[in-house]
Parts: sequence; structure tokens; C-alpha cells
Amino acid sequence: MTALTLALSKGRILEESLPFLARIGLDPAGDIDRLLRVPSRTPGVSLLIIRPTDVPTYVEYGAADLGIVGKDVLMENGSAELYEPLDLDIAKCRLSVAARKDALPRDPRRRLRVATKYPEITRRHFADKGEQVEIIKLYGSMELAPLVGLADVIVDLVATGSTLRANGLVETEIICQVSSRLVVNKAALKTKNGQITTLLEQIRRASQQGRKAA
Ligand SMILES: Nc1ncnc2c1ncn2[C@@H]1O[C@H](COP(=O)(O)OP(=O)(O)OP(=O)(O)O)[C@@H](O)[C@H]1O
Ligand SMILES: O=P(O)(O)OC[C@H]1O[C@H](OP(=O)(O)OP(=O)(O)O)[C@H](O)[C@@H]1O
Repeated sequence: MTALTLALSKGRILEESLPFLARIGLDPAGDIDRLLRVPSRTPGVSLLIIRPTDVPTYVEYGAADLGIVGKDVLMENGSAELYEPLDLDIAKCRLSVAARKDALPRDPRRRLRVATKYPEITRRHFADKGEQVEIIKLYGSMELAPLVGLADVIVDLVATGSTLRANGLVETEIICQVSSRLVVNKAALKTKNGQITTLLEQIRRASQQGRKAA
């Protein structure tokens, strides 16, 4: 049997993936707090525990055959080399534009300044509306930027809205809904077709069972 490698997004997505992975024996058989590569409980299937933003790269280059990653990350830096057959319906949130609740009117001659971890999605979103904006790339805590005058608005993930509320921000536009997806390397899908198709079907069923039980 050929070995298969599944890349998992560390953090929130990993936590939400573990219950359905456990139902089909794909949960880690090792210490995921220390190891970056662990065997799963299924012989021949190993797991990579990596940062969400790195998952598309590992799968695109074939270092992993499959991966689990947020749609936000795929939209920002996904590639045509990835096949995206399954919406796992976990880690659900939305990508939104948000501004200070008490924002003053802006001089229309000045470009809107947008702070975000998602420069590509942000550029496309405003370009589609015919608006050229100045994008400030940040790596976290976007909510701070409008409070200290670094940006007029932010583009960030919103789930319950409590982080926005706590920082006196309001959602002004929803760009898209986000959930986690299973992605597959296109070449691996051809060379390991039988195994990958079987695994895909198992993951599909296990994630659906989880939804029904919830
Ligand atoms: N509040 C949220 N509710 C539900 N899903 C979320 C939420 N925030 C993020 N996500 C989803 O989980 C993914 C990973 O988020 P998480 O916060 O665990 O990692 P991160 O800190 O953003 O990753 P990195 O270390 O690469 O910056 C996001 O890409 C998104 O798809
Ligand atoms: O609408 P809410 O339910 O408040 O969720 C939204 C928050 O969740 C994410 O951050 P996370 O908690 O992952 O922290 P991070 O900034 O370290 O990514 C996101 O960047 C928001 O800050």
C-alpha cells in the first residue's frame, strides 16, 4: 500500500477536525504538541501538523497528498494545482470589512486605508467595486489598527462579533462566508486515486455524521 500524508491546520481547525478524524481512525497516534509529523492510527497514513497558511504550499508541492485548511487561506494563496472536493463545514466564520463605530467622515480625496492579513482578497474586493485602496499588511490583532489611526477599516474574520464589539468596531460589509475545506494534490489524485477516493469518502461521511450529531 502506498503511504498517504494529510496536512492539518494547527489551532482552531485541528481542534474542530479531531472529532471526525477520530471516527475514522485518522487521529494522531503521537504527541501533537511536540511532533510536526505524526502517524495516524491508520497504518500508512501520516499527519503533518503545520500552520494554516502553510497547508496549501505543502499540498501544492506534493509534500502532503491532502490537507485541511480554511477557505480564507485558500482564497488568499491557494493555487490551481489544488483540487477542493469537500466543504467540511467546520471553523465557520466570515470575512468582513469593519470600521470604528465612531468613525469620522473621511476626506474623499484620500484613499481608504485598509489593514488586513488578507491583502489579495482585500485588493480584489475593493477593485471589484472600482475602488483603489491602500492596503496595510498585518499578521494579527487587526482590530487595533483603526483604534490607533493606522487604518480607516480592517478586513478580518468575524464569527460571534465579540472581538469587534469589544474594540468598538462595527461590521460594514461581508465579503464572504468561510469554512474549512479538504484539498487534494491533483497529481496525487491520479497516482493514488483508489486510496485517496476511499479516504475522501470516509472523511465525507465522518464529517456529515458530526454535523447531524451537533
Ligand atoms: N473566530 C473564528 N471562528 C471560526 N473560525 C475561525 C475563527 N478565526 C479563524 N477561523 C478559521 O480558522 C483558521 C485558523 O485560525 P487560527 O486562529 O487557529 O490560526 P491563525 O492564528 O489565524 O493562524 P496563523 O498562525 O497562520 O496566523 C482561519 O484561517 C479560519 O479559517
Ligand atoms: O467574532 P469573534 O468570535 O470574536 O472571532 C473573531 C476573531 O477570531 C479571530 O482571531 P483569533 O481568536 O483566532 O485570534 P488571532 O488574532 O490570534 O488569530 C479573528 O482574527 C478575530 O479576531
